[in-house]
Amino acid sequence: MEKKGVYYNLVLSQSNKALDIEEHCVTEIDKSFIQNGAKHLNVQDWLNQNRLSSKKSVYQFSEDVKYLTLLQITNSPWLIIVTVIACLIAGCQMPTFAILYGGVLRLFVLPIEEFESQVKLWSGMFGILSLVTIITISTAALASSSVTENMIKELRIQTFKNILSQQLSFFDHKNHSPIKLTNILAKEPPLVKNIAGLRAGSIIMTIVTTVLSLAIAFYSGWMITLIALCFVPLIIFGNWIQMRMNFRSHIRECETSEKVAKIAAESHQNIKTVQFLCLQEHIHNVYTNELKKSYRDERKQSIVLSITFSIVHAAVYFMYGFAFIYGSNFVASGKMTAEDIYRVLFALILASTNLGTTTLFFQDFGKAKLAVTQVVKLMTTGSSLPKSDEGERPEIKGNIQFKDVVFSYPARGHTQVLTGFSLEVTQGRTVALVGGSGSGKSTVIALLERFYNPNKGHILIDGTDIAKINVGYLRSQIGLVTQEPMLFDCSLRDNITYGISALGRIVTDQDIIDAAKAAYIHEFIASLPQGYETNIGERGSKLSGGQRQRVAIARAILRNPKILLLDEATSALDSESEKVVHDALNNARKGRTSIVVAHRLSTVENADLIAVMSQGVVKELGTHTELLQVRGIYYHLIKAQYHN
Ligand SMILES: Nc1ncnc2c1ncn2[C@@H]1O[C@H](COP(=O)(O)OP(=O)(O)OP(=O)(O)O)[C@@H](O)[C@H]1O
Repeated sequence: MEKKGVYYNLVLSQSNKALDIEEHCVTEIDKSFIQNGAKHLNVQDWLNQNRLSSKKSVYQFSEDVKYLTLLQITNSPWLIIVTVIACLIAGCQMPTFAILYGGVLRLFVLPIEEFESQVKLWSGMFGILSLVTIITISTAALASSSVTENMIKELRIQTFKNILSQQLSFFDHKNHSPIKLTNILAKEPPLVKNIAGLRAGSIIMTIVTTVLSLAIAFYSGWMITLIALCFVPLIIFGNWIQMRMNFRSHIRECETSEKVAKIAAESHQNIKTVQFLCLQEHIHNVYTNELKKSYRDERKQSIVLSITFSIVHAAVYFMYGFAFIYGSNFVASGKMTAEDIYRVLFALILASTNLGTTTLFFQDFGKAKLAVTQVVKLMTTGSSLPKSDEGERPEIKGNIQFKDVVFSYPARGHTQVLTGFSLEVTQGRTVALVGGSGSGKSTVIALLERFYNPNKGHILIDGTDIAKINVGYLRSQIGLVTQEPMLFDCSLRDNITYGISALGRIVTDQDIIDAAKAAYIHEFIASLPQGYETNIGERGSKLSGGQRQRVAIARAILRNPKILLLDEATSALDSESEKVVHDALNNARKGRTSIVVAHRLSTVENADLIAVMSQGVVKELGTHTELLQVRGIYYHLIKAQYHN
């Protein structure tokens, strides 16, 4: 300090602010990890709790697949009709073959001249059958695959669109975490192939083949057919067990992949903290245990599956054996001819082989059903957000009024976060919200942006309830800078102009440079070889925390909002960056109504008004000097921070 060098300046610029060791050790994401960890007593508990909380299955959707919804989204009725017709015709080919084959067997006992003359005729019929098969099956395959590809594309597009249109509370739900939604969108739509397209076509073919084969079998010898059919319930039961087990297995598979993806993603994101706290081995164990558990369950299931699978297949041969014994008795007693027996057995062989092949599809049917149910549910979930063209678009000056606002988050409906919050912010002034952690400061900001609606009370802008204002228009009038600015993996220019085109505005290069200058980031950008075209990496990873904030501020300035919301915008920065960002924010605030949420009280000392929040209401209101004189909550907060 005596040297009055760099260290002296840093200390001065911090003006006695608390020096949080964690903040200097870890990055932003790491901090949230530590904060979360701290809330759960320790990181190990936190990891375990994460594990426990996800024990409940999130795949318990009771609704069935809405086939009609699937068909509707494909929007290609002609292709579906062509597929169905082609499959119906293709389904007749095997029974026709059974009839032809029965007829051919009869030829072998004919005199040689008659045999020779008949051979050409019957061979021609086989030729026609193969031609019809080529045409119908290729048509069915072609038409059905375009139906399914279209279905997969539309499922993804419409589900993604519907997810984007959801209110924020939708994303608070445990079933809608980013990892789950990303997983569902990436993995589930292609599984529709197991339920639709050629698979569905095969089922149509099988039904036609089975019905016709049974008709042939009953016509040729109803008694022997009835005996053979005694085995059918066993085959159906075996297939049903297989389907159920595969369905459960898919649920387990989804849950496991989600759990391990979550563990991996969180550890990768917070790798510094993981290494800093020497958690590598623990996380590795948690990860391995999840996989081992799933492996054990799958192994148990595969034993049951292999037994039922073999029994189902063996049942078919039992069926033939019995049919043959009884059949020979009927032939001996003159009730049936050998040709009839052949035809019955052949028809039953065709029907059961066909059923067998189709039941293999049924094994994937369970997976597909679950997957499609989830996607369709996500695609059709209604949103409580008003439509984009609804609501008024009054000219906004920036007078804000919160009137007795009561609010609890939908995900935690029993806890009131705001319990009668009232505050008035007049046009062009800066109001700071301070208070203990969890007092509801960020919630106030979220309500003003209409991410949520209050349960009671009103929020007015220039006297108009924001519930009546068009949401898009309202948000276009608000600039937001948060602790962790949302930056995208694109150029600096694209990040600064992000969302501008949606406002219907065209900005010039000069506008962008002016905004960057006001945010004190232009000089840095100009020094880069690619200037404004420089890519900043995922979430702005190629920039420092302060630079990220200034890009976000430049974006807010460029949008030229009437209201500026700063949620802990500088609390994550080191003292030097904080000073530059602070100056940038002062520029951004000029001529705008601002609401500032801050932990570091020194950053809000100059606010026109400071509202001290506790338990969801404003407990003290005044300027820095006035509040110090009151010697209430604010005074003690300041004292505690300076003491640190
Ligand atoms: N999406 C959410 N779902 C459920 N509860 C939430 C949600 N967001 C915040 N909460 C809860 O609401 C309360 C107020 O949170 P809020 O973020 O508004 O507090 P804060 O004063 O900004 O806290 P801090 O200073 O620590 O950021 C907290 O108890 C928090 O756990």
